[in-house]
Amino acid sequence: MTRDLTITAVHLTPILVADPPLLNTQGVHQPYTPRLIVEVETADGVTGVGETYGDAKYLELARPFADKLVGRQVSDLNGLFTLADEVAVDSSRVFGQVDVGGLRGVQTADKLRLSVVSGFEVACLDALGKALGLPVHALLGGKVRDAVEYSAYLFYKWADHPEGVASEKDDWGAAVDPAGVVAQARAFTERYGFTSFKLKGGVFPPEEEIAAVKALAEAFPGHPLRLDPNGAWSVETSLKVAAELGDVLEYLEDPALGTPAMAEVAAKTGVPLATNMCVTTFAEIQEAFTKGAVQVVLSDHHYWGGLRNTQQLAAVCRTFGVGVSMHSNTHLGISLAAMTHVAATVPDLHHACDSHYPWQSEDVLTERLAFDGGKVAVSDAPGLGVALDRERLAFLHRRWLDDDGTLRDRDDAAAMRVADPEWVTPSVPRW
Ligand SMILES: O=C([O-])C(=O)C[C@H](O)[C@@H](O)C(=O)[O-]
Ligand SMILES: [Mg+2]
Repeated sequence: MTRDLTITAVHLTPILVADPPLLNTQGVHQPYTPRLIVEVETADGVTGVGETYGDAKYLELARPFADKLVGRQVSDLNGLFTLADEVAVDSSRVFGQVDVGGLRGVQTADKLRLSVVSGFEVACLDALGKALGLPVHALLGGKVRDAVEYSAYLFYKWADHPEGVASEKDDWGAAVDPAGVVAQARAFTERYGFTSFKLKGGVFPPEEEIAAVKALAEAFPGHPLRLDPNGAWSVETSLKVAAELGDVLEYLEDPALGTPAMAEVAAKTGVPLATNMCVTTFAEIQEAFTKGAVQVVLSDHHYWGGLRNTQQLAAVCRTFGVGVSMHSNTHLGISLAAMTHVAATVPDLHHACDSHYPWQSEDVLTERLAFDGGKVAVSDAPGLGVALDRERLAFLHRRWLDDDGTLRDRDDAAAMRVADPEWVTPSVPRW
C-alpha cells in the first residue's frame, strides 16, 4: 500500500501548563510555563504531534517554519534543517545572536532554531510512524532496551507560589532543608519507584546542600546521587563540594559555569562532571572534550535539534569515551515519549535520564505516561504511542490566550521578585 505523506496542514498551539514553586539559582518557577504543541497533518489524514519550548522567541520562529512545511513530506527529516536555514534568512531579526545565557546554557540563535526544529521533527516522526505502522524507535533504528530509566528530580521547593499569585495547588509540600529533601525523595520512590536521585542545587549555601546530599546518601545507601547547582559555584567551591561528596556522588552536574571553569574542576577531582550547560551544541564539543571538562553530556533533544541529532551526539560521546544521558526542562508527555523513544535506541546509556514530568500535574494526552520502578516502558505502538486530548489542549491554550503576556516567557527571576522585590539574578559564581 502506498501512502501520501505530503504535509497538508500544520497547527501550532501555545499553551501554559501549571508548574510548582521549584527553586533554582536564578529564582523560582512561575506558576505556569509556556510550551508549544506542534501538529502536522498528512494528505492521508494522519496527524503527528511534537512539543517544544513555547516562549515568544520560539513561537516567532515556529510560525514561518510551519508555513513553509506545508507541501513537504513528513519523511523529509533532513530537509527540516535546510528549511530552518531558509527561515533564518527570512527572519534575520529573530535569528540575530540571542546571547542571554541561563539555565539552558548560552542561548544562541542556532540553539533556538534547533529547538524549534525538534518540535517539528518529533511531529513528523510521529506521523511517519503512524503512517507506516511503526514505533518512532523503529524509525530511529530500533530499541536496544524495553524500558528507559529516569531519576527522581528533587528540587528545593516552597509549599505554594507567593501569596496573591493564581496557581494550581500541588500536594508535594515544601522542601527547604535536608529533612524536606529526604521526604521529597521518599515520596518520589513511593509514587514512581525511582532509584536514583538528582538534587537541583545552587539555591542555598553549599554547606546546606552538602548536608542534604549526605542525608540522601544516608536514607538511600548505595543509590546513585547527583547535585546540580547550574554553575553557581566558583572552581574553589566546586572542589570543596567534590571533596565532601566524592564518595556518594554518581556525578556533579555543572558545578562551575563554562568549559574553562569545568576543565579546571575536572583536572583536580576524580568526581565525574556532567553538563547540560557548557556542551549544548555540536560546536561546543571540541573544546570541552579536548580539555577533559566533562565526563557526561546531558542531551536535551529539544535544543540539540531532535531525536536523530541526539543519536549523533551519543555517537560522538561514545567515540571520545564520554558518557551520555538526558537533561529535561518543564515538559509534558509528548516530550517524555520522544525522550523515551530516542533513549531506547542509545546503546551506552549508563545514567538514568532526568525528567521534570512528575512535577507536571497537567498534560495534553488522553493518558499520561507512567513510571514503573522509575522506568518508562518503550511503546511499540505506531508513532510515539500517545494520543492528544483536544479538550485539555484547548483549555491550556485558553490559559495562554488569557494571559496578559507576563507568563508567556519563562522568567524565574521575575517569579522570585513577587516574593522578594529586591531579587536580582545572582551573578555567577554565587558562592
Ligand atoms: O539540569 C538542569 O540544568 C535543568 O534541569 C535546568 C532547568 O531549568 C532546572 O534548573 C529548572 O527547571 O529549574
Ligand atoms: Mg543541569
